Amino acid sequence: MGKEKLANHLHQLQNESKNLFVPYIMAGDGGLDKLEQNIQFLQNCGVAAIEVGVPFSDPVADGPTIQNAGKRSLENGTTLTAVLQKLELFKAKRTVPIIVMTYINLIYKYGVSRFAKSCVQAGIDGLIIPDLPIEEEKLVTDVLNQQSIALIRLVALTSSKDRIKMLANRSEGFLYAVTVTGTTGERTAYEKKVKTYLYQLKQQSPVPVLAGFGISTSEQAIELASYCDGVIVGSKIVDLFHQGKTAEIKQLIQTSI
Ligand SMILES: O=P(O)(O)OC[C@@H](O)[C@@H](O)c1c[nH]c2ccccc12
Repeated sequence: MGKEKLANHLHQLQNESKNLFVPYIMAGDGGLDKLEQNIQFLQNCGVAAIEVGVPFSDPVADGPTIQNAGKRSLENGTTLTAVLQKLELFKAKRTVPIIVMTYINLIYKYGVSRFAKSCVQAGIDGLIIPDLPIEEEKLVTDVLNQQSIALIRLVALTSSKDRIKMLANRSEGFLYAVTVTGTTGERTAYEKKVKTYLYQLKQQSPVPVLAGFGISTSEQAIELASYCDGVIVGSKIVDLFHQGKTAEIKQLIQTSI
């Protein structure tokens, strides 16, 4: 199977002619015991994969909603070790791929090869490391290449043509197309160039292209997914879970796919 597992899973879902929907949740927000329950709930809503965030003290890419969720989670005592152990405990019950989002500092402190092994044990399919630039990624790729974990690359609206080409060709699992300039969080409008940007990425990428950042309604999700393969929704989902509004989460997902 190897690293192709995640991309293959997503391609297969697309054969059933669906927009791919990937929610982001913050591990440990509301207590780490909620993680299994929330993942199971999202699975039942028909998501393509789930992005699980590990809280970090200096989350440079995160906007206020996710920063606050991270703070709550850290106050609950959540650590990378605890998240990995928890994910391992219920891996047999999962039906959708898990992607872990964590900053490089935490991986480095944990130990890169130890981390890769723990990810395999925990049944993690992919990783997003937002502060690891392509120039530095050898730090983890030498080790990850020996494991069946996909390293998802992010492209930005401001990335040069050459950089986009390189990232699209290297990305594993899917290509994360950041659709705003700035941090995570809900937005009401998109820059005009987003459409052509997504369309061009789609032409270049051998793996599915998912748009993320600023998406909070099914209208936005459907519109953006029409230029690529699907969307990632973070802040809105984090907010709704925090407020206990799970019926709204279900509705958002089911009207977006
Ligand atoms: O919250 P938003 O605007 O819906 O964006 C998704 C995002 O939250 C999630 O993918 C994410 C959370 N933290 C990140 C850091 C970098 C890249 C991506 C992320």
